[in-house]
Amino acid sequence: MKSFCRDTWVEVDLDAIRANLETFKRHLPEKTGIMAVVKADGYGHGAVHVGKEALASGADSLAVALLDEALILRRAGIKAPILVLGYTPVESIVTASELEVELTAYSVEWITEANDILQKNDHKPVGIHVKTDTGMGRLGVRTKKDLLALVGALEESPKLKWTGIFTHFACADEPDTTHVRRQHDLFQSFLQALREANKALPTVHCCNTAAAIAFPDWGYDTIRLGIGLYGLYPSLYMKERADVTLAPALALKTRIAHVKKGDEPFTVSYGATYTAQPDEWIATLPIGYADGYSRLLSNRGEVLYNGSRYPIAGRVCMDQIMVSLNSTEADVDDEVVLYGKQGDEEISLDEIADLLGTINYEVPCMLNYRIPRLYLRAQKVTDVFHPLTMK
Ligand SMILES: Cc1ncc(COP(=O)(O)O)cc1O
Repeated sequence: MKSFCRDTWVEVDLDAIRANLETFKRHLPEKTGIMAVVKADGYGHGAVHVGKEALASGADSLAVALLDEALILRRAGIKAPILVLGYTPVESIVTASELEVELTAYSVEWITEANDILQKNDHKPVGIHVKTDTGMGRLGVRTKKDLLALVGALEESPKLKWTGIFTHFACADEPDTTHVRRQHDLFQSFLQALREANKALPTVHCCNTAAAIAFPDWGYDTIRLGIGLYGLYPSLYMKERADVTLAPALALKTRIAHVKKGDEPFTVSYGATYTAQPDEWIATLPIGYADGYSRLLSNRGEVLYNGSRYPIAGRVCMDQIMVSLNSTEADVDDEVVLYGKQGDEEISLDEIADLLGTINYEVPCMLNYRIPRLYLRAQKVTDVFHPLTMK
């Protein structure tokens, strides 16, 4: 029995995930490891399946945004190191200890309170990656003085282990390298200040996908590979540089629920913004904005049917869309591709992002719990995970 009752699904090609990771392994210095970034449920691809595939393909560790995301990975049996990249309320330090998950810190007060909490009931120590803000303006210490004070506080905290130091680049995906080079120079000066203070450096990392592509020799001990793992480029500039060839891993597909045409013109969808002409076939597809298929694609997006492009007709509804097949007859249950390839045609996440006025990162992250994920190897479905009905 199929594990989902609506014929709309995401396909994640695990062979592509593996290939993309191996591409970056070849692109980077041999000493540089890979931390697979699987936050936001693996950028919408499924953190558990992508995380396991990345680790099996050579990644050394995983990174998430929230401690709750690390919990899901541990519950799935993943034992590899996991780093929480974002802010974690100090009250959650015990959970991090129990899950053996590393956290990010940049405040002496947080360090002191976290250590006190762990000492109170003799919890296991927690690994801490120190975050330096070299120009992202988000999280992290911003001066050498604060950095040395933070490392000093860690050294005085028996329940906290200094296991990493990192920074995050704001403009690594842009052709003008002024900002990213300034950030890297500052990061290097932070590392030098620590060396001069006789501090043994733990795991050092600074590269996201874009920096790993453009500056592989900045790989240090590991890189934090996000968007590139999923076969997407951080920007058009990065794609055009063509330093690495990536394979998109995600497709979004559905099956026709209804087809009709009329002898007279008729309007389609809310607001009656589209009028079908006599003998124009209109197909109804079971996906809508409540699935994360944006209403901004109303009367603008296209889908693939039989290897050709067809326009969305009318407004995207909460649960359904209509497309014009013009004079092409179709049958209920015929497959339609919303994101991905069909024949020689492709509707890429980049194309959808452009239509929505956003970046490709956001498009797969929008696909939510209502859409089952089918995992493929050698083009065959090997596993299904349906967030709506499975835990
Ligand atoms: C701190 C941090 N580090 C790394 C990433 C991954 O970036 P890409 O998806 O661009 O590789 C995200 C992030 O927030």
